[in-house]
Amino acid sequence: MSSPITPLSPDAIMLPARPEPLPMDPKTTAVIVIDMQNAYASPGGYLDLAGFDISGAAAVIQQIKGVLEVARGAGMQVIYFQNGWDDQYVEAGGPGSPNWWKSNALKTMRAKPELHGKLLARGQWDYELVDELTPQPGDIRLHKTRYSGFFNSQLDSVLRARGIRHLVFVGIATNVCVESTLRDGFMLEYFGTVLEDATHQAGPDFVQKAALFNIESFFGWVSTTADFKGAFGQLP
Ligand SMILES: NC(=O)N/C=C\C(=O)O
Repeated sequence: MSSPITPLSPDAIMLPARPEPLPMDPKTTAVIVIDMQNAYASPGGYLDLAGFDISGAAAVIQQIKGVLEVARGAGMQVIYFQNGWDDQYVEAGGPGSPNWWKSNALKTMRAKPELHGKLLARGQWDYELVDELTPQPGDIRLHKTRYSGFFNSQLDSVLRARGIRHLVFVGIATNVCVESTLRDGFMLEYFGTVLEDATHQAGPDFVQKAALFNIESFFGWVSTTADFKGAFGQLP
């Protein structure tokens, strides 16, 4: 095990994590809920229609519900992201954008023109957050048009204005938007932690393991919902 991390705050609480426990002050911590939209977590949403296995998403929704209750009770800021574009897909970019070529949502709609206008478009069911994870008063909702929540979004200013240094990640997909946002956060000096059982991958099981390995080894920390609730669930 490497050296213990020096707490940033005298009020820090130790969160059990890999590769080492991480001291975290709830006042300077935000839970970042990545893209818990019908697109990524509901049967008939984009990932499902594009052929990805979303059978684990229902369990992740329940885990996130529990995490958010504890986070709000501990005084942490909750920030929800929604991923997608305007209803004309201008923000998705045209053939001059790599996004146009790589986005599986755009590819699926090109293959099935009857879906055009439905996937990841603001105003559509696919774009909405799942009913079980409706934001509560005090939560912040942000939008993004690419995989990283830091790119072309208000996230960095929202966090800096609140003195937030720690980001706890939950949501879908571990290997795409969770990892992209955590990596960019690392470059911007945020401490990023993933709760592994409150995330789900897009792709085979090995990509979940690979993403968690990368995060634990290079970019941040990996913990669990049970350890998060154990650390922050008892606070007044
Ligand atoms: N939310 C995500 O991780 N998204 C992954 C793929 C996509 O949006 O096409």
